[in-house]
Amino acid sequence: MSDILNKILAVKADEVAAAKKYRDLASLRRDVEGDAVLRADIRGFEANLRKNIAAGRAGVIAEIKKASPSKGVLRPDFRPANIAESYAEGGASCLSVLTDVNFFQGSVEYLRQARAAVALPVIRKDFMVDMYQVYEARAMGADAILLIVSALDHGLMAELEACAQELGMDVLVEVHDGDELTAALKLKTPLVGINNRNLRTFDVTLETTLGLLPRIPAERLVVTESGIMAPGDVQRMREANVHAFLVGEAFMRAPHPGAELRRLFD
Ligand SMILES: O=C(O)c1ccccc1NCC(=O)[C@H](O)[C@H](O)COP(=O)(O)O
Repeated sequence: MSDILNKILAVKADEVAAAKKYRDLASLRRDVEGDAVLRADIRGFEANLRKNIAAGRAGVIAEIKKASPSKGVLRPDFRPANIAESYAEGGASCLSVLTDVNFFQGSVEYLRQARAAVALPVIRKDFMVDMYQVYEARAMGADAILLIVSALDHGLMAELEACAQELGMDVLVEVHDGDELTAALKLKTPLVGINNRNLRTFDVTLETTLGLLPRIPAERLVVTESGIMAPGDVQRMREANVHAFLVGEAFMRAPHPGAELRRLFD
């Protein structure tokens, strides 16, 4: 596991411990499970990806992130609701919103603002290490969560998946190598993200997706993540039969993120 991932995970454990002091799991769980409005307000994350792909388009998960550990600040003038609207106009299937504060300058409020601005499903992009965060995700309106295989042992990962699915959320499980893929395929979720970024070195290569692809059963939906920067990258993936994408930096650096989405994917 990379130093940065270790640091992030240590901070996450502290954050969860602090949040539980303010409100314990039982109370959060009661609020989430007892909220009829929240229960009804869930948008199909996987369904939207599949709908666009079935129509012959790419399924684009458009990311809203101000900064990242590898690239620093990507978008100083950061307005999540405006970005979400631009993405919706540009043809995104789903949104990914960073809620991590310390490493990505994200926020729970950014997820709420982005989701309120559009009708698209939203994934909470954070580092999940505890059941508490899954309930938090639903409480803030998230329609899906990310599980990073390199950050979790299998037992906990399966528990987090089950909890998310019981709450009606979809799960995107993220891998970077063959061992992680073996673990990911033991989960129920059909959404398998292949991160082209090595979180140890921050090197990015699309070969990561192309190399793992033959091992993924047809019923799973592969999402290629990170390093999609140009129309040629999209074309290369689509020629390899990869039709779902998670893209952040290329959009965040563009003056009009939705226009950049169209430029890459149309
Ligand atoms: O991007 C980082 O620096 C990073 C560091 C540590 C853990 C995760 C990290 N990135 C998260 C992501 O995977 C990307 O935000 C996502 O795949 C989009 O990638 P990109 O299109 O290259 O911004």
